[in-house]
Amino acid sequence: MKPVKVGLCGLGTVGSGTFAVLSRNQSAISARAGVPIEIVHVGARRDNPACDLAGVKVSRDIFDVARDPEIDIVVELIGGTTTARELVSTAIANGKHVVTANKALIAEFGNELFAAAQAQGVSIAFEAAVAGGIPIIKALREGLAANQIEWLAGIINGTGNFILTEMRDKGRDFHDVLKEAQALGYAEADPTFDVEGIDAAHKLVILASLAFGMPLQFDKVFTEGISQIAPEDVNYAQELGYRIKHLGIARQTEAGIELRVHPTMIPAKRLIANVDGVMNAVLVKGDAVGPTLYYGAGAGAEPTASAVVADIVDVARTLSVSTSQRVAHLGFHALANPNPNILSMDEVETAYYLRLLAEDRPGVLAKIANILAEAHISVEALIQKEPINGAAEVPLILLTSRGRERQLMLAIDKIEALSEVHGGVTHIRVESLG
Ligand SMILES: NC(=O)C1=CN([C@@H]2O[C@H](COP(=O)(O)OP(=O)(O)OC[C@H]3O[C@@H](n4cnc5c(N)ncnc54)[C@H](O)[C@@H]3O)[C@@H](O)[C@H]2O)C=CC1
Ligand SMILES: N[C@@H](CC=O)C(=O)O
Ligand code: NA
Repeated sequence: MKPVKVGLCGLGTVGSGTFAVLSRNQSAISARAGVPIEIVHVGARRDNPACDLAGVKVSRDIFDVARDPEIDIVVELIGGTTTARELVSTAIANGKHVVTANKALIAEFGNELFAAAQAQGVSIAFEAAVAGGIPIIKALREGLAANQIEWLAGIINGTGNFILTEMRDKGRDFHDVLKEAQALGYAEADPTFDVEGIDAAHKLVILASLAFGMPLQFDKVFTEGISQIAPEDVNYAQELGYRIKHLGIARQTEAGIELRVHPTMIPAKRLIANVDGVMNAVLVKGDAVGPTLYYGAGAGAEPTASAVVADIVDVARTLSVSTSQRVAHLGFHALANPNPNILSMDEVETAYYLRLLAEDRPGVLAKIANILAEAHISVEALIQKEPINGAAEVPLILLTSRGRERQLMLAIDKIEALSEVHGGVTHIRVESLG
């Protein structure tokens, strides 16, 4: 049987992992695909000693791979959005199917690339782009096809979850743990993408488009990272029976669609609150199936390669199938929601954890509660700590009811303006995920 010929561009963490997995498990993988799968051409700036390229054509110019008439599938694992966009466009123009792990590329340029692929009758597969080895794209696009997806919430950045876990469990320094995540191959080329939530926003946009049948809209995601999380908030969250996780949340509401990435306090008893280290998890609520949870390694060479190779198998199986018979890129052959109303963060409703320093005098708490009540937000739980080092003020920790973000921000301004309140008010959004 004529083998399916793969051209692999990029021999870094994921590229070398893909080469290793395909070589090691070649016969089982080909048996699953129903056709032999061979890497016949590699595009890489330099050789990688971990990959034995004997018998494989090697080009220093990756565009040679995209134009190679022998190749059926181009696998883009170089990262970034400039050269990668050109490479994928060139591959499509040359009639190649594409497999990529590049969430930045899909989130920012997916709409145009999918249209180009559709016009050429080829597919772009991107399972590795979200939550590494977890088959979440397949689950949303195929496994949950019967459902209206109501919401999804995920820990979708392995580096960030690894950092938060090491800091909480071992009291390690943020920058030390980030260095370790880089050494382990988890982090993006620019690790601020991991730490400031950009990578999670890329992934959330992809998940939301698959869930709600809408075009990719990266510029509409509200994004906050993990760099501002204070160790005392991690401890107070624990005291209150919660954990702080960096979540991507997409929710369909009557008012519109929420798309937000930020640190979130969630009840410690939830399974997702106990997802630690580089592991990712995505909780998806469908109207028919109810809540479902997907768990696995979110980053790293072989877990990510697992998803890349699964895509190669999927594409290899459907090489001769027409576009209309393949699973659509975003799961819908005609988008269910072509012009969605994406809510601004001001319009989002959630509960809050607030921490502030206030003078320990009668009436102060009442003033704070009144300001919140004017914003239609009530205090559900309160902890008053002992003064720190004999200071005149005490830390106050409040858990509030759900309220509109805009109202909460106005209330925080008023609380900060009280003479009895010293410094700023820290706020963390709280979700029950029930
Ligand atoms: N590392 C991980 O755990 C995961 C990474 N990804 C994505 O996979 C992609 C690759 O990531 P990594 O393997 O971690 O990056 P990496 O930096 O380890 O590998 C990228 C490789 O591409 C090569 N490259 C870049 N531009 C090139 C060019 N113009 N010509 C030839 N070679 C070029 C680099 O020299 C490097 O060897 C990125 O899009 C990343 O976001 C996705 C999921 C997990
Ligand atoms: N840098 C990313 C890699 C996988 O997508 C992460 O840490 O999750
Ligand atoms: Na995945």
